[in-house]
Amino acid sequence: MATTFASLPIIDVSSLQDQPPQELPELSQRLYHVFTTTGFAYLVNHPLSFNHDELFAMAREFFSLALEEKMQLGKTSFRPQNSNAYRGYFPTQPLEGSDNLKEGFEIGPPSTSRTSTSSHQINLSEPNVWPTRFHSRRNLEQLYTELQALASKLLSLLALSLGQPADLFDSYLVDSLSTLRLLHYPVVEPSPNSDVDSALGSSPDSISNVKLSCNPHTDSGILTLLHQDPTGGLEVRDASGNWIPAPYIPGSLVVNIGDLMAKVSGGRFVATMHRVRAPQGHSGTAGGLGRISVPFFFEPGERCLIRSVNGDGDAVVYGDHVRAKMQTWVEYQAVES
Ligand SMILES: O=C(O)CCC(=O)C(=O)O
Ligand SMILES: [Fe+2]
Repeated sequence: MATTFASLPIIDVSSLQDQPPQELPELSQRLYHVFTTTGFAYLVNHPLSFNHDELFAMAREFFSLALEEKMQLGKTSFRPQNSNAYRGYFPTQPLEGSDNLKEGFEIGPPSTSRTSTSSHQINLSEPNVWPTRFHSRRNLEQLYTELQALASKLLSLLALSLGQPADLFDSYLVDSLSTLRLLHYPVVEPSPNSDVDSALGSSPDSISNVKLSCNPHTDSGILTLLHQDPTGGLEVRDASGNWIPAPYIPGSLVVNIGDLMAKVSGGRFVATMHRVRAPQGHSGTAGGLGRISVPFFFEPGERCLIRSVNGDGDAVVYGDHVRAKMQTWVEYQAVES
């Protein structure tokens, strides 16, 4: 059950390096406790081979490209002559909603050998697009592969924690459509009515006037693994509606449950609402350029059937679920389905 909390729990996952999930009942129970209460946690001592400096350098290499070069990779909703609709670049959209000021670049599985047989307009299995000269490509592909492996270990632990076999969610890995997203939130000028300068979390949204760069939302899929730079701004909503800061912790990854996994768990896991405050001009690794974050959304394959472990509720085909959700995402609203 969702609870109130003052900070996010920190989970040491060093045992994942050398032990199979079946031999980690304590870690499995710890994850169960966290995902049934806060729905959000920090993971430390994780097995990824890239440190934060290396990782944010990859994102900075992308965002420091000229806008024209980034727009070459624009999703078709922003650059109609392009065929990529699901992968690629989306620019900041200042007029679309000032609480969503961010640009992003998304990649799917590194392998581009699969082609879709879908008749839908948006091909969820479309290949990645890349800048012409881009040193970080191989590293980002490697990061994707490592995050996918980490997410699949976490899923085994979650299956065990729900009293199920460790391989219960293996079908999610078949043609998985996970997305690695580079995000840049540019610095926003404080407006006279907003409390952009406040570093603290705040009380329920109805009485706050906070300048945001990412609106309150829950993630729609299974599991998110997020790298954030030291700029700060991520806040997580507890059961009383208070916004709790989730500041940068060196070396950590933030993990949270998405709507589908909450459903799969029969409502036991919590998909917790979160938001990002607009960055100010004077902090962050980007030298005052704003916030950089790198979420990885673990997602099943397009045809994967998702159902509750309790056997109740309707089963959902993942591709149908994601297409329905897309209509509410700011970076897809210009796309017709
Ligand atoms: O930038 C962040 O820290 C959060 C991003 C996020 O919540 C998302 O992209 O779903
Ligand atoms: Fe999110």
